[in-house]
Amino acid sequence: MRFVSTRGQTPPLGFSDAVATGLAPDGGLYLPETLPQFSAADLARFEPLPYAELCFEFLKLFATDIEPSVLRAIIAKSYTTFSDPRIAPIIKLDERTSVLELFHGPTLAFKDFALQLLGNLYEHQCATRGQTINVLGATSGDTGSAAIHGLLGKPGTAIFILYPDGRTSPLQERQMACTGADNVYALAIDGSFDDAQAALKDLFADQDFRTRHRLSAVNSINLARVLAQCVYYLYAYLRLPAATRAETEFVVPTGNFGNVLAGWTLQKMGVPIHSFKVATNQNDILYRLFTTGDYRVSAVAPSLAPSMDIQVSSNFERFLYLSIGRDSAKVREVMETFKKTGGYKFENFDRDTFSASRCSDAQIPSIIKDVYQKYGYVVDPHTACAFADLSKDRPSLVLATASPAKFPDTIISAIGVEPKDPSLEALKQRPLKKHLLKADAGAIRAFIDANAV
Ligand SMILES: Cc1ncc(COP(=O)(O)O)c(C=O)c1O
Ligand SMILES: N[C@@H](CCOP(=O)(O)O)C(=O)O
Repeated sequence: MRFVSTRGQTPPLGFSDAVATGLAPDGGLYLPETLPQFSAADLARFEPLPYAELCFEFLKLFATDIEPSVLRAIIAKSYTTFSDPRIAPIIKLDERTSVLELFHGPTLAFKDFALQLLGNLYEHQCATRGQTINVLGATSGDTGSAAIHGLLGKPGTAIFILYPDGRTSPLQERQMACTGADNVYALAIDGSFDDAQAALKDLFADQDFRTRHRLSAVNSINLARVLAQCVYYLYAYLRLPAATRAETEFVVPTGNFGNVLAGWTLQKMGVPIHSFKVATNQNDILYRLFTTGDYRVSAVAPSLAPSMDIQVSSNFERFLYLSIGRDSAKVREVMETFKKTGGYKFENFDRDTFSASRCSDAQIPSIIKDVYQKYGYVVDPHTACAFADLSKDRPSLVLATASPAKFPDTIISAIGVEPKDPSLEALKQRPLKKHLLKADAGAIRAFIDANAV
């Protein structure tokens, strides 16, 4: 299988090279040259498989340059770190509402699904190519800690994570800055997640810099992130009751659009998921896009769901490319106009099977309280956003993207109960090691030049 850039100005790559490259040299994002199609018979064959086996059956269609027995071992190892043997359990709240819990990995957020795997793929790459790598990521809270925990203790790697200083939850920051590991650099920048992501893209656009340091990406610009995330949609779809499976809407707390893009891509491979709801917090650019066709950036407003405090959603570009028939020239035009003017108005915008909802900051605590009172179930502030406007016409499967234990202050203020997790309690005693930097590619480049392996 080969992977092409959404901007169409760079040669296709095989899986391992596309994963190692992250952002395509022309500034685009990699996608499979063709999407495999699953038949009803394929789905029936997949249905009984445990998570890691299902993941292998799916990824072997894409990672065709990794020997199958090696790939199977990498995948098996990646999901042994999850605390629930079901990996992604579905919890039924009532006849119309269920929750897909995606927070049983080591850092208690859905990012672990792809980043445990990516860490092991990078380890394999270092071993087979005999090279060190430097990994660079930008985070609004969860990607950073999951990426760090995917690479902890992996020889030949260093990891640099940019995050907006003071805008993650204190425990999210501790997960990044209290590991004590020598190869981990938590870089607190004076700006928003969008500023961090823009600086990161500038650094990946500097071909000399990225080649010099063998720079790899852990954000959902990396194609391995999206492919690995497709698997829990497939797993969940196959575990929904047969009677409601075809009718169920997947409701996805959304920021950088990587999570819901993975589900939608799987649907394009023939898995008949009915529809998706893009659930934003008060940073509602995607809500506005899917309700009006106007994709227009405004200032990021810090919220109680900080990991979704994003305006410029990387993976929108992948959606655009696939939904307009892989027209790279049009993608380039839209992305250039958006970069220059901060907006793009689509005439006849094709929403496909998406709908959207948004959730104000004032609603978040009251939703957490309502869900708790109605079902005795505690949702984190991001998952709460997904409950803002569930469909009245069909069953909903809400993706629970993080554990409430990562956001104790908001949960205590909503329901007076402190959610705890032993891994987070242990972090409270550890010293914090972070580096304060300007949200500027030059300053970050100098830091990486001085500390890269
Ligand atoms: C807990 C949580 N929920 C939702 C999101 C939004 O996911 P995505 O950026 O893939 O849209 C994030 C950040 O990515 C997150 O950390
Ligand atoms: N919400 C994310 C932001 C980065 O998104 P990614 O999916 O592109 O890594 C975070 O928690 O960091």
